[in-house]
Amino acid sequence: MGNLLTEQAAQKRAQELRKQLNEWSYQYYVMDRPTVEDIAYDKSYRELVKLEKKFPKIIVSDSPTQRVGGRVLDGFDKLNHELPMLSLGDVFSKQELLDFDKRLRKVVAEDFAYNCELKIDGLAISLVYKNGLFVQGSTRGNGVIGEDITENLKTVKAIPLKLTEPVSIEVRGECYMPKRAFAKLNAQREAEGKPVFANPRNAAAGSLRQLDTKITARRHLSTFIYYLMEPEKLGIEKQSEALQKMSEWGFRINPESRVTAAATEIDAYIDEYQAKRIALPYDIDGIVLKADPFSVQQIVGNTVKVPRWAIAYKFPPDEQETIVRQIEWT
Ligand SMILES: NC(=O)c1c(N)nc(OC2CCCC2)nc1O[C@@H]1CCC[C@@H]1O
Repeated sequence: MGNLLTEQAAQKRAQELRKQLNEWSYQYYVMDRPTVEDIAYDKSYRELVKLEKKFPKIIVSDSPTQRVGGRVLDGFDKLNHELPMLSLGDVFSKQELLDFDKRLRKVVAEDFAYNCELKIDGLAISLVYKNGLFVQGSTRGNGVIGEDITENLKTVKAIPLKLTEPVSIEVRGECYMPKRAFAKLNAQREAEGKPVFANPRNAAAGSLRQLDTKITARRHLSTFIYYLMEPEKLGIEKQSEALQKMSEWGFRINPESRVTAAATEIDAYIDEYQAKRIALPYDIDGIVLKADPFSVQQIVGNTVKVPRWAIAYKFPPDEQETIVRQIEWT
């Protein structure tokens, strides 16, 4: 096409390429469903890079070319979380879990179900969107003050740069390094005589705190989003509905969540995932129980640090799992 190409034609072609590339990327990184050969992806990607290089004015914030990183930051700005990023109370036995359930039901007259979720062992992050575009990402920090790591989070392919609807929202979730990526990274660092990471959580934290965003982009980080801020403003009434809605907007949501009515179902959920834990492609350190209706969450509210409507049940440390990690994932 050479320089006969007008900027307008380039813009149109770039939009087609971005739509196709973002769809392929969504299937691969959010839905874990590879639909295209790398060669086809790379061919379209290279064409887009050439067009944007020739006509820089056509670049938009949700172009896949904006995910490769490239800046070396000299530090991370601090930022105040408008609403504090809460932590979770922990229990270590099923009996304590039953006590939590009894206590909560004593305060809450109405009957309610729990939303059970796996407790992903990564780094808590916050993502802010304005009119559907990703504008800011940060770490939890101490819950009130976090670090602005927007540039690094843009390189995480599971984080959408543009949502399917032009909503202005904040969501929170866990950024983590899959076990396979962790094993490969440590093998590579060992070969280079560099210190290895103790576990995927530390590897994810180290990768997100990289000042060179190109390094972050190579670390194969992913996310599970589990928290929608102020859902009542959107007429969403339950945690399970919020997860569904965030999935429709394009976020990567953990598929193992389950609404359970009775305590016995919670037992079954715990046993099921304690058994499945080793085979999951990501680290979990327990399960999280949340009152599903937001009306119930409103009744009991939060302490300064943790919600009164949720609890984390931590699995007993499983030394057998560490041995398996060495074998299975190298
Ligand atoms: N790690 C998790 O998978 C997880 C989860 N699935 N759900 C929550 O809900 C909390 C967040 C604020 C109120 C309830 N928290 C999680 O992790 C927390 C975040 C900060 C400390 C824990 O890691």
